[in-house]
Amino acid sequence: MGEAPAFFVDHLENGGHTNGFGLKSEPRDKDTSVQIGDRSYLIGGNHEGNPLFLGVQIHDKTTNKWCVSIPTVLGTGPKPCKGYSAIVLKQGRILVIKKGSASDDSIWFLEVDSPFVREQRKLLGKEVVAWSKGVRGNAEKPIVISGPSGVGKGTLITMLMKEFPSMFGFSVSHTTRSPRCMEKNGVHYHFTDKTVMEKEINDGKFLEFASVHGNLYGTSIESVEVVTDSGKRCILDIDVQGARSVKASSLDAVFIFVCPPSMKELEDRLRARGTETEEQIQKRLRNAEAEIKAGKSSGIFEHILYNDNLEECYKNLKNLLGINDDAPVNGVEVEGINLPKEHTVTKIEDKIMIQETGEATKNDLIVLDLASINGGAPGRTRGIVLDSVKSS
Ligand SMILES: Nc1nc2c(ncn2[C@@H]2O[C@H](COP(=O)(O)OP(=O)(O)O)[C@@H](O)[C@H]2O)c(=O)[nH]1
Ligand SMILES: Nc1ncnc2c1ncn2[C@@H]1O[C@H](COP(=O)(O)OP(=O)(O)O)[C@@H](O)[C@H]1O
Repeated sequence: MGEAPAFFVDHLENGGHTNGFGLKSEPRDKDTSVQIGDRSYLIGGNHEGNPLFLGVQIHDKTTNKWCVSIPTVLGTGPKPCKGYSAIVLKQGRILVIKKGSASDDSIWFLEVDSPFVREQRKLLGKEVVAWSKGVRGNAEKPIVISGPSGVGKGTLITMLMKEFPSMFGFSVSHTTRSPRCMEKNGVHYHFTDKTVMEKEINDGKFLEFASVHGNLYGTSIESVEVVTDSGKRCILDIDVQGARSVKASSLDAVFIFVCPPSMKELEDRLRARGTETEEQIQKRLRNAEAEIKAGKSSGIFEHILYNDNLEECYKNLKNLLGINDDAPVNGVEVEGINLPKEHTVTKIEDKIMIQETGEATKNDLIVLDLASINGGAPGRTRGIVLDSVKSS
């Protein structure tokens, strides 16, 4: 796919425009706007009056009007700062650099027409943009684990998180089912009300959701972001319908399906767990057959694990995740680079050159390499390489 032309617009054309949502003044110096096709995206101010969220507004050149409503903003965006640079990338993405910020908070991506945004726009029936934060280093793909109730998904995930606490983090789902006696709100699930959850789904806060065994379950975008922001690899324990939705989204994940050795063993495990009523056990067993069939044949899962002997299965899980005794288990250490407040930005193929300007310039060139980035909203844009090149 061809790359959109990259250029900056310091002030929008057609000054003196009005809009229906209270942009009271002209774009200020610290705001920036970027044009893609017939649309300009003004990045600046704050979102719906909230001083903690950077605002985005859309101006349509063909009608010379601002889009009537503020776009629904998905993902957690950057906090407003002293100024921004922006540049158009491939696939309806805008790279936004916060001026004068530390590297762990300076590189952001605003998706305005990416596959994820298009899908959400269709789903929600409204204008959508989505933020994702640029994360440096070779962060690895999230892991989606599915399988019938009682097969041992939770047990395997607990083992992994216990052995590698700094490497893996669990995406805490929302559910409308009641908590079991040992389950803690916010740790095992966010236990929630059906009407509240349905409203949040409607507001675009969920990466995926599904009705499972008669209850609503879903992964909020925030639950994935919380884990990735902590520098950990995110694990999602979700059903096959949810895995299908994630597969169709822009979240680039590893998909694992866990099978029981037999239906009889599955039933024994469910009973032995002692967390469900007889009626619930029957429902879960009925659903298990269809789930196993879908898990094996849907083409969603690139790995099928049989959980017969637990230790054996755990070892196989670690192997397919590339964890063996010799591999380092911690994330990549990345030292900080501050992005200069006054700078120019140039794009050459996959490289973004950030050159400090102004009197106090040290003439260091910062190079942002986009060649190995992956992921994107929802979640994080990962694998960014940032280097400081001393000028001779
Ligand atoms: N789609 C989707 N499924 C989920 C989510 N969270 C949990 N599930 C699935 O819902 C099913 C029931 O989960 P749960 O009530 O905890 O029962 P358990 O699997 O027997 O421990 C399991 O298949 C989970 O993988 C979610 O956020 N989204
Ligand atoms: N390989 C295994 N052999 C025997 N019991 C197991 C095995 N794996 C898990 N279990 C037990 O089966 C029950 C269900 O496991 P759990 O992790 O809760 O399943 P899930 O999260 O898939 O619903 C638990 O009591 C767990 O201790």
